[in-house]
Amino acid sequence: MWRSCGAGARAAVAHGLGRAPPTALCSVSPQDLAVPNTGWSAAMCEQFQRLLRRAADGSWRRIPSYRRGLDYLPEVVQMAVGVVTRPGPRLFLRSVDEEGAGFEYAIFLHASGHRTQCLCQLGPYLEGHHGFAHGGAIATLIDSTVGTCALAVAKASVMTAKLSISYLAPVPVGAVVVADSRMERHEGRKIFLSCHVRDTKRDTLYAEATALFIQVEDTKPPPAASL
Ligand SMILES: CCCCC/C=C\C/C=C\C/C=C\C/C=C\CCCC(=O)SCCNC(=O)CCNC(=O)[C@H](O)C(C)(C)COP(=O)(O)OP(=O)(O)OC[C@H]1O[C@@H](n2cnc3c(N)ncnc32)[C@H](O)[C@@H]1OP(=O)(O)O
Repeated sequence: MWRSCGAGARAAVAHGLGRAPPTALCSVSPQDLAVPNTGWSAAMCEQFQRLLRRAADGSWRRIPSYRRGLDYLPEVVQMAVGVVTRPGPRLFLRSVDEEGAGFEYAIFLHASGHRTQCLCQLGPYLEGHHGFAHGGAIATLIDSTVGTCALAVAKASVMTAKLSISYLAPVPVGAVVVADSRMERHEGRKIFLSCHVRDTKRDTLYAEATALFIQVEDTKPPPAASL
């Protein structure tokens, strides 16, 4: 079903945008997963290349993406919590190992630090109704896109306090969508954001959302969370 991307995309990432995280974060460099793999469709690869080209002038930046939370956004997270010695939490969106089966995505951060765009391909394990993505998967995509934006705004840990989504059109499984999020207001610890999920041609608005994130102290795992 999926066509793999050419070597060009990998090379573009390897030479510049796919920055390795600071070595202080872990003993073995985690693998950056926000790059093309064999599960990416031709449409996903094409849009990724387009966003990389747009990022070339510095107005946007691709955010490296790993399987564990604290390996993420190394600059931003390290600013917030200092050098990290323990492994971060597993990230829900990266929990499916099979390439192309779950969420395939790359998030781009605008130079303002107040806007994120997530290019995402929703794989067959995310099916709800026959042939369409589960609403919870769309919510996860939105939460992560606005959450990353809130994290960049706060430069500290944040938690979703409120997420309101209007589902306007079903998203076909395998579709490539763009979730576009921006900060609307920042009041003390409260960060208000909006998000729109569209197809890559911007013909269809699949969902729109508003969210409230609250800046918190670095979250500690509860005692039972040792699995
Ligand atoms: C997002 C990044 C997470 C960080 C991870 C780090 C590294 C990983 C990096 C990157 C990963 C990439 C992307 C992120 C991916 C996914 C994001 C997932 C995020 C989540 O999946 S997260 C889980 C779901 N989330 C919860 O599990 C929250 C449960 N909840 C609580 O833990 C508390 O409830 C909390 C902390 C929210 C607030 O508690 P609190 O004690 O700190 O603050 P307090 O209650 O005093 O409220 C202060 C002011 O906010 C107002 N306020 C509060 N809640 C409100 C509401 N619901 N509606 C309207 N206003 C509200 C109050 O009215 C007051 O307003 P005012 O100051 O004006 O009076």
